Amino acid sequence: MTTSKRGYDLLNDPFLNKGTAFTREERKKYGLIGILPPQVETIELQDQQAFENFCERPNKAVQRHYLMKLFSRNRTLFFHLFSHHLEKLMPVLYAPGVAESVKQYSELFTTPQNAVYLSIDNMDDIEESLKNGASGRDIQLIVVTDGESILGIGDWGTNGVSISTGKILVYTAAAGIDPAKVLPVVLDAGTNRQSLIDDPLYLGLHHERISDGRYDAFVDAFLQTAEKLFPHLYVHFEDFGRENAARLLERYEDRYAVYNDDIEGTGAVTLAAILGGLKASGEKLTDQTFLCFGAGTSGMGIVRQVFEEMKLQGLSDEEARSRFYLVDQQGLLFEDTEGMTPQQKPYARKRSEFPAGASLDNLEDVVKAIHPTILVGASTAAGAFTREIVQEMAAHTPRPIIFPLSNPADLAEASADDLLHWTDGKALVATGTASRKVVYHGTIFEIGQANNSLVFPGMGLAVAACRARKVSPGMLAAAAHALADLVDMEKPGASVLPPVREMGNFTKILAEKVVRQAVQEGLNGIPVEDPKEAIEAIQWKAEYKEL
Ligand SMILES: NC(=O)c1ccc[n+]([C@@H]2O[C@H](COP(=O)([O-])OP(=O)(O)OC[C@H]3O[C@@H](n4cnc5c(N)ncnc54)[C@H](O)[C@@H]3O)[C@@H](O)[C@H]2O)c1
Ligand SMILES: O=C(O)C[C@H](O)C(=O)O
Ligand SMILES: [Mn+2]
Repeated sequence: MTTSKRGYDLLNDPFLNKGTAFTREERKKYGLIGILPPQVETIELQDQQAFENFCERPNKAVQRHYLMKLFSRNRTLFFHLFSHHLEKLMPVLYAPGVAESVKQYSELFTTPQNAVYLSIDNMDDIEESLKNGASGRDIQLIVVTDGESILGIGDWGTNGVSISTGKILVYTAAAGIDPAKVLPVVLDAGTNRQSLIDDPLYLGLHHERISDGRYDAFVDAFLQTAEKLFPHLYVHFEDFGRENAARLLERYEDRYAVYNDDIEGTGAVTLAAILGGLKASGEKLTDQTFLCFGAGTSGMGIVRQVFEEMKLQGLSDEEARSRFYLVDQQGLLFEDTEGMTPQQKPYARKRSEFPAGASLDNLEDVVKAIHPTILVGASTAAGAFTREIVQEMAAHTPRPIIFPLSNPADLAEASADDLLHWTDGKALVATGTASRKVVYHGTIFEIGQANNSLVFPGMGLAVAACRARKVSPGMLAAAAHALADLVDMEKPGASVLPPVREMGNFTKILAEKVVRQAVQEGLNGIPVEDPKEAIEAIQWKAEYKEL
């Protein structure tokens, strides 16, 4: 590899910069003599120095700032560091640290970190903006948000771009997606957070969210332009609002290679965690009674995935549907409940199933009435899984599966610690945000992180390796089974999911199974002889290339 860049131009190019690792020969050849300290370092030594610096920073916000400065300066070293310290850096660069970054984005803004900002007020700029962002690179992955429903913290407009940049970093660190082939994007259609509109420092559009036909035209113009410019594109949608997420996925899923992480990634990782839990209890999926608390974008993504799996395991449509109960703001959803989403309606219950007059407008009454064996929370209602509710559930099932998935941690429906203490260590628990181990009566409980980050990097790797034309239900099921197959529930206190620290390994295993499934369904855009080789062939490594 050679470059025409020299001196500071080379040091300022994060894709080419090696800092103190430029060799003596390279320094001579590229005008770097005298503008770097004399010692030539290895990337391992640079990594050690950077990691020590990172550890010395006092809190997540400052740590993130330090890491993102490194990202802007030297991408190879940044990803070397991130991929070697995934478990420590994920909470800083990804959730929950990303939530703070979103809230303070405009106040702390220093550099755009290679993101592309599209505005509903200037739709004519879309093509030019994407070209400028790509600056000649062959973009194969876009993570896009419109900032309306960031984790559980709501509408943050353009500030939401940090979720796009955060997720895209994980693709490279956990799956080896080439950082030169990715582009984080934010679609600014306004914001309904008045405090942002009123804040002179807010960097997005200072008006309310536009939700008429212009919104759809905006998303459409973005996707069509991106698809035209980048022929091998895979588009990951993140944190769109409840009115749009599923609707947009349905609109585009047969036309383009698109993926909605909140719906599909969360569905797959939660199914995996349930399958892991059932390994411990020895029960069958088809015997379970599933209560979804917070039946929005991700809640319904989970329901869809588990429903499909029950059918694969032999239940009819009707039998499978009868296993699900949805509780949202209105309480248990009945056929005559007002304000249901199109995704909720098929799972609404009949009033005649319950004694006359039963209101069932709160979670506790519903748990008493239906005796769920699986309780999943994606509601943003902090603390909603109370001791009474959890103990009522545990009174009717030996190993209750309870997943409080709302992020960040302060919005979780319960803590892992409380769930295990309230159920005498019986609950099979996974949480959306990373949890500490729980020690109860001498057993150490490892808590799985049911976060879509266990799925999206491997799914992206699989799509890239076989140029998949779409993400099919079969590919999502393959991803879920790949994760579930990796857990060993023999040991008391074992986690229902593989640990984040092993992501680099299991992502490849997951990708391999997904590629096999894609090939079986004829969805591969290029011939694949050996899935493992196809995956290894496209993985980028955080190593310096000789210049
Ligand atoms: N662990 C993961 O991988 C993961 C993935 C996606 C979303 N999430 C989390 O799930 C939560 C929801 O995200 P979403 O994208 O589905 O949002 P959403 O707005 O689409 O859905 C939330 C649903 O909860 C309902 N709700 C709100 N308050 C409630 C209450 N008090 N009682 C009952 N229902 C209530 C809403 O009406 C809505 O239907 C967020 O905290 C998010 O961080 C976690
Ligand atoms: O971002 C995460 O941590 C998971 C998920 O996509 C969410 O919206 O909470
Ligand atoms: Mn999300």
